[in-house]
Amino acid sequence: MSKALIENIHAREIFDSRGNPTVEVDVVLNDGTLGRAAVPSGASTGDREAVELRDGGTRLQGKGVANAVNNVNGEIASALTGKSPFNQAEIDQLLIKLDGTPNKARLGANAILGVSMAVARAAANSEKIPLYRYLGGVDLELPQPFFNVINGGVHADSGIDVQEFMITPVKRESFCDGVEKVANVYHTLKKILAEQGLETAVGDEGGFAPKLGSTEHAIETLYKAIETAGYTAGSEIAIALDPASSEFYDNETQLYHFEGQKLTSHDLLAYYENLVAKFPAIISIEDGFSEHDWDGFAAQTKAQGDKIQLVGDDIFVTNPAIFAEGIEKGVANAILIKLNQIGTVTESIEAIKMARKAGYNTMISHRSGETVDSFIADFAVAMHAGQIKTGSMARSERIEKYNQFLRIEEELGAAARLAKFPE
Ligand SMILES: O=C(O)[C@@H](CO)OP(=O)(O)O
Ligand SMILES: [Mg+2]
Repeated sequence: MSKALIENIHAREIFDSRGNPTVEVDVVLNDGTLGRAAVPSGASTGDREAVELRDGGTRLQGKGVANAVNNVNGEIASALTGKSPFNQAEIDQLLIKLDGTPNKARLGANAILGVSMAVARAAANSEKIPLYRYLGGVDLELPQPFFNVINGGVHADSGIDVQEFMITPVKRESFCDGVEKVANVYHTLKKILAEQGLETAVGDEGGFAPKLGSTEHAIETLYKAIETAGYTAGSEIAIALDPASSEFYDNETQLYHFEGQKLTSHDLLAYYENLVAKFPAIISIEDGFSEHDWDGFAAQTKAQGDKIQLVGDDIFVTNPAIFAEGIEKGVANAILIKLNQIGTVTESIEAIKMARKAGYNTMISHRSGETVDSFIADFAVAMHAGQIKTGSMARSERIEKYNQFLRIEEELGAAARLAKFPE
């Protein structure tokens, strides 16, 4: 192992795919190696996510990250200079302690995660091995990819309440083969929408944002695209949804404002049950219930948990302590992993390990505000996480992640292992 130590840490403000400021960190080692990482940012965020530090005030509409950048360049750089980059857990522990709050509110999860990821990259680069190998050793696996081809909710002005309509290739000979199949459906969907005079411009995650009116109509259109492209919906191309229902839940009345109706938790469950019965290609629903409706989520898990995957995003916020509670209460059967929800690489790994122990599936996720940093692609392979969602094709910051898997698949050659289709 290289003996290199951290010599310098420097952060700067860069801009994400929505034109909002975000943090980029350079970690330089005393052997001259550079590790660079950029932090993503969500729009439909969970209330209990680690705190993304924003400046407030009038500059950049209060969204500047000068404070987070200064925290990296000042306090964090002083604390980490001279330390070894090769013990990620120790570095992350130091960052957590230095911050001193339970939710990284003082230094900012954006400052802390940028450093955490850049340290891992610097260590991998210093050892002259790919990041996925540095983090994962020999137990590597390419995940099942979920492409978000229709955008709704707060990610687009399509007027559809469900935030994400994803497709995933069930049968695939390689990662590349799977991407090709999805590309066929994607282009066919574009043609179908254009023929109907619908919008083919894309939303925040690179999926189309047509005014299809309802969730059912969006799914019908997806079925049509899958079948017109020459595949069978369900057995060849499956569908996953992220309603991101915290966004349409009224905490006071405890009702879901969905497609012009006010639904109780019970009504919404009946809606999902009908939806899955009508469209059996749906294999996964994320955040079907609000982060403030644990009972609703648990009831769905009881009713649908043995038929489809139920993913907890806002409700768990990649937080091992909150997730432990969720496991105990029988909420969901899978967890979405977003590094910036918790703020360090090590804690994200902890959540994945916890999921594995409890028999929960794991899906690594991008944020709706992204950069071209493809850290999560390497991370998913290293953690053999099983699944990833990172948007769709028509936005470079999304396709960059999928392209990174293609590079990794090529590098691994015969050793490239594909994740089993999630059950
Ligand atoms: O809800 C989600 O799963 C994410 C990513 O798709 O969206 P955001 O980053 O806006 O929270
Ligand atoms: Mg989500």
